[in-house]
Amino acid sequence: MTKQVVIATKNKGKAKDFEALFIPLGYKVVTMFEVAPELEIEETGTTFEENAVLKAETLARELGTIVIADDSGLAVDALNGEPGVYSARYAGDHDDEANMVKLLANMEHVDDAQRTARFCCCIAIAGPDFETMTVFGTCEGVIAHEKRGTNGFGYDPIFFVPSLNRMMAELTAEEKGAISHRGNAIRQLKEQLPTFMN
Ligand SMILES: O=c1nc[nH]c2c1ncn2[C@H]1C[C@H](O)[C@@H](COP(=O)(O)OP(=O)(O)OP(=O)(O)O)O1
Ligand SMILES: [Mg+2]
Repeated sequence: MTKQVVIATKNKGKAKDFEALFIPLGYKVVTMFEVAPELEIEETGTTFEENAVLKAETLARELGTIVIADDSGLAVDALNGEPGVYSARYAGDHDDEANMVKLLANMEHVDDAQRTARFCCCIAIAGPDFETMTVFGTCEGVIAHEKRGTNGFGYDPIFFVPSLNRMMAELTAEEKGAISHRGNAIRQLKEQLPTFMN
């Protein structure tokens, strides 16, 4: 039987990132589209950790199984860490395109040297017979002046990765996983839960 990991997400781009990280470990990735399409989890927390725990525990309780959740976002230094936890809702209602337009507009007069930012990702794992645990990953970059690249999701087209000299949206899912906030969090989870992710 193939091992599977249930992720409490309704973001298809995020699910693809997780597939690039979990399929090589022999796991099938299952999302809320398959297991709880009707369930809406309101993200009422004020930190990535609170929201990741909320999403993981809500779906784990609903299903009675082990569930992983990811709450993530982009923290821009020149904007005092915004949009942060509110990244998905920055320009209103969960519209990647509108979010990028708003961010670029707010950064219009910011010099190149001040355009530093990082993607942050908290991953929570919850289940019926253990205490919920969390791990945290980041990825440093620079906010570009315009969009470039068509891979990935969210803010990837405007996030420049200096170490690779490319935009995040110009990386394959595998290349992204090797350096991303999500990849870094998953690698920590793997270290701490070798029995879960062998
Ligand atoms: O690797 C990434 N590359 C680009 N953008 C990213 C990334 N990781 C997070 N982001 C942005 C997208 C969204 O604006 C917010 C996540 O919000 P977040 O609530 O965690 O996810 P979501 O609402 O899209 O899906 P769900 O809550 O169902 O998992 O940060
Ligand atoms: Mg969300």
